[in-house]
Amino acid sequence: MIRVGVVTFPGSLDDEDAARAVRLAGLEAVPLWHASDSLAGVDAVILPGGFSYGDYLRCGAIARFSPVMDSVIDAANAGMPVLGICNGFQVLCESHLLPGAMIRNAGRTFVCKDQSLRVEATDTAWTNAFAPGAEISIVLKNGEGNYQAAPDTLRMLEDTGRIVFRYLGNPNGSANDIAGISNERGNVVGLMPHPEHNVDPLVASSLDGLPFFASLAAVLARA
Ligand SMILES: NC(=O)CC[C@H](N)C(=O)O
Repeated sequence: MIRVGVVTFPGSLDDEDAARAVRLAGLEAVPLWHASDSLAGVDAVILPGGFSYGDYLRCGAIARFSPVMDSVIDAANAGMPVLGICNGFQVLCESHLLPGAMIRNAGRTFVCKDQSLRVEATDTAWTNAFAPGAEISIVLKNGEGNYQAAPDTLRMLEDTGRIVFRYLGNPNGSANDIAGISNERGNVVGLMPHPEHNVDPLVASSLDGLPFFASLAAVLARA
């Protein structure tokens, strides 16, 4: 059985939802505690949403120094699929696994809504089950979701096809409408919206989160 580690930091909120989405895709969810220095032999890792360390300093800035992150960084650099959702995306940027940084939303309010996105890249471990250019709607809920990077970094992301999701109707001021990006190899993806909240018809207005986890299952089944 394919095993997907879901990290819990102090202040994580959506680790249980991420684990549930993993199970719905027919994969095994393995809890990984932030203070552990082992990845327990998992095949992929999810850094979930939430408020790690109370969002002190900057969102994700302290979680990046949790012992488990040393192992996550090594595994990601060796090609393991890693998905950072919202606070997890912030941790990936703070870890320098992904470039750029998140600042406070334009308007300086916490935004919580269903958000339309366009899937711009389907050659990643987490988006291969989408049709190129697919328009999807998933939950967005954060205070620091305004993605910014230096002009040459933005140009590099554009030129190399590493912008994975773009907002349709920019909710927070993100540069180039960026909602999610990948690393060069496409195994590491971070996005601000929450696919793990869009997997169950009982509570979600769309099931557009399911292909993220189906994409991972497909990639690992081929490996
Ligand atoms: N939902 C989340 O993961 C929120 C991330 C972070 N705490 C923020 O408000 O930006």
